[in-house]
Amino acid sequence: MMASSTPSSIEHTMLAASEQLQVPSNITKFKIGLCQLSVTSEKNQNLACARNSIKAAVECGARLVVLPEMWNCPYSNDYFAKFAEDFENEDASPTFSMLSEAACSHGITIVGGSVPESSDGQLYNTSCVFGPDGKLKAKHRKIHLFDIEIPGDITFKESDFFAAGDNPTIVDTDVGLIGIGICHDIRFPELAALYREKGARIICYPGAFNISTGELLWEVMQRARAADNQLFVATCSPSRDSSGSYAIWGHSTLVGPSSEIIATSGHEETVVVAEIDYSKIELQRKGLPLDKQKRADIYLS
Ligand SMILES: O=C(O)CCC(=O)C(=O)O
Repeated sequence: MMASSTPSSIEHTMLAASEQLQVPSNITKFKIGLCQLSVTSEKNQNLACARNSIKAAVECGARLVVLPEMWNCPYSNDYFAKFAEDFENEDASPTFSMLSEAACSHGITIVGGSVPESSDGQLYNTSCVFGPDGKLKAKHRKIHLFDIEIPGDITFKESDFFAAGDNPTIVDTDVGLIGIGICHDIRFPELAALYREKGARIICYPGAFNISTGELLWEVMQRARAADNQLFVATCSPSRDSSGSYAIWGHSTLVGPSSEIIATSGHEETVVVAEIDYSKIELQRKGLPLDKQKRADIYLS
């Protein structure tokens, strides 16, 4: 475990183009916990493991905890439908109940990674965000599905199992405004730029990059999104299961607004706890005012 910490609450907000919410002025520094979880084919075991890991992060001072993409379910088509839950029916959703209870009993914000969601006959790859009162604040359905075919390397077609979400998600939490993306969403700079424009100071990307694209790109993508937008990027992955059909890259990471890696991990099960200090954003944006230097008149024509 890496160990190296302060929160208002508003409802989940899909901001209109002209709106920008303000980060509560009392928040300057707090700790984030990234729970890199081992995922099995036993849902109850995955829930228990996640619950323990959240507790461990809180014991290290985390006030915001992030879980991985697909943490209650193996990343395989054989499991998605079987493990899917309908969040509208909260009482019948053990994943929803556990996350809500954990957020409430610890008084923290949880970006609940992602799990398969069933809704209206469709499956979605969905991330739920809970506030310290245990209430659901936001639900992000993965927008960019991971369809890839590189001969001799990797073939995967997420759109065979999931429908894509249609909405960006920015949520006002007790630790400030957070933009949410899931894994492949990180490859699209436009989404991150939208979140920055709306006032996000952190973008959380639960992810499950694989060993084919992960080694070259996982860190690069995180650092690029942080550098482009001068904000914090937090990623959280499952740990690697070498026996599984999808070899996961791991390396859950916190990147700061100058693109510096603040904390990271290998591919094993762990909890990364590190400090987010919002004053670093102001410093970086003041010294290098990209928003003033940019020439939207040129690129958008
Ligand atoms: O974009 C990539 O290379 C990996 C994305 C991925 O693994 C996912 O979206 O699940």
